[in-house]
Amino acid sequence: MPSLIPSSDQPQLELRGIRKVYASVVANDGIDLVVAPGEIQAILGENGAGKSTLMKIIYGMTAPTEGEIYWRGQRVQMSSPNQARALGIGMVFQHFQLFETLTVVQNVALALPGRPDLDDLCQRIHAVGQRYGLPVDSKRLVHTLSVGERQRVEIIRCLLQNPRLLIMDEPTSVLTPQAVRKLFETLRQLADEGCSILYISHKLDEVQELCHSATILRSGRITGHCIPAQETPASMARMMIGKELVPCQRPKPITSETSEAKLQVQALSRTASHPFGTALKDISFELKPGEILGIAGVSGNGQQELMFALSGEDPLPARQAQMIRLNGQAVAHLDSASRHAQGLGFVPEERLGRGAVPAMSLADNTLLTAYGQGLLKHGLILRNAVDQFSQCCIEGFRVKCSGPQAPANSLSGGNLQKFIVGRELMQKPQVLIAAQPTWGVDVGAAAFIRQALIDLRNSGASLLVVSEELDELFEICDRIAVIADGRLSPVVPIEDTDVETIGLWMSGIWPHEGMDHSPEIPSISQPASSAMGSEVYRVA
Ligand SMILES: Nc1ncnc2c1ncn2[C@@H]1O[C@H](COP(=O)(O)OP(=O)(O)OP(=O)(O)O)[C@@H](O)[C@H]1O
Repeated sequence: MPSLIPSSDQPQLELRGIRKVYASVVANDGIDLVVAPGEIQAILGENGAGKSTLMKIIYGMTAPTEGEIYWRGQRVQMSSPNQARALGIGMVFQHFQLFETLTVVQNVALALPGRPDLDDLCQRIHAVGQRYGLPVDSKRLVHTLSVGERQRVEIIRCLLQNPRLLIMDEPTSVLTPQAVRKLFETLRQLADEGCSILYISHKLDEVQELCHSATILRSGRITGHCIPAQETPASMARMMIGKELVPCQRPKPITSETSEAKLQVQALSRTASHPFGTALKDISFELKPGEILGIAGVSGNGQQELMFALSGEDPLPARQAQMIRLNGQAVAHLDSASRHAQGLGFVPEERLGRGAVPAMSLADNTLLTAYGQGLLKHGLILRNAVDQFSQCCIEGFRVKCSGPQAPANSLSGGNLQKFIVGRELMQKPQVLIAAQPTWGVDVGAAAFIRQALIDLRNSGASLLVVSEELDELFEICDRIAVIADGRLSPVVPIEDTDVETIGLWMSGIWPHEGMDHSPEIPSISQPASSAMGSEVYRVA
């Protein structure tokens, strides 16, 4: 249980009457908030409740329409992130703020005052990474990093600024359980040293474990406060969404051994496309109709490469076309549009940039993948049909936004995720590949998306779900496998395994073919790839 909030007369931060109005939305309305030194305070709320907007106001990225900010007793106009950083405020963003064409060390240098010596900075990055269990290679270009690795860079960049207030907007959404544990140790240590932490998360068990206090937002207003240690995740969820959560209903598998696989992957191998990528090694599995196969693993172990190979973003040479078969047809050499035309849907892990074009409206983003749903005629766009499709998606998936013309980047993270998942599900793909489908989505909406995935499976479709959330995989999948260092473990029925076993497999240790699934092995060889806070080994 988190220790008591250290008492102090003077708050570290105080907000009075903060209001933020966008063209069509009141994102924050009359927010009063007090954060004590050393306090870890959670900010809870549904997608679109106004959490990120409030944090951006504190960090000087967004100007409030009304209201006052006091920093250690002094009124301040927070006019830019530079000013916030100079005061000692650091922020880890939900949507990473990194320059993809620069290296890790260059990105970190940009956030520090003056012109730090890059060699010296590499050493400091290494030291912080070692100390807090966040290993990262400073010389790598950011675009070659997985989402989990980018998140490490964000966290390290903040820690190097020695913050007095740390704002963390869903910092653990793509971290492994071990990395989360390490991070929490770090955060508790920082709090003990007097650093205050504002912590946004939809993972209520983590909030309960870490936070001294919690403030609940609904529709831009504060609707309550609680002490998470005195609550349960279910009671906090109720406070957030105003009703009870309904658990997912997953009927027994409807697939049979004799049904023909919809997706077959046979001995898929691929060299890494860049020096820091992961090569795919002899991956084989198949997806039957009416089943969900989950792939667990530590981010950066080949998930991205596998997704690119399966979706068609990174097609293989024609002579290897047979490595991936969709409905019996060899497709490994085809691009994503051709695979899409054959019934493949794809929800990528990066919602901004890959899942949606940020500056385009939701309607135009609909067209990117749903053009085959009667939205075009003789090559011309049927605008009414596009708007209707988008509106159905907005209503069906409870996306909070001003309508089909809202730019994708004006939606809160969770709402955009619901839109992207909804757009793909509405097309009723025969095979759906989804990476981190509930990343950043609130508990109510996550349950809704999981049920929608199960419903698609019940209709006879085949789903491949790649997620770092083991609980999620165990809730929705029929079978599960692990990817580590570009290799795939045996695929096992979900009822024949458990979280501990899969957790162990995630470190690259699993039984050989023909053995039972109890991993008594291991004779461990060299480290296979860096994982969060622990080495990954593979079986010799
Ligand atoms: N730049 C913007 N332009 C217009 N509306 C915006 C903009 N940024 C945020 N909003 C709107 O303000 C509201 C609050 O969004 P915010 O991102 O603060 O929510 P959130 O609680 O952080 O949600 P999530 O949990 O999904 O990240 C939403 O309705 C969102 O669509």
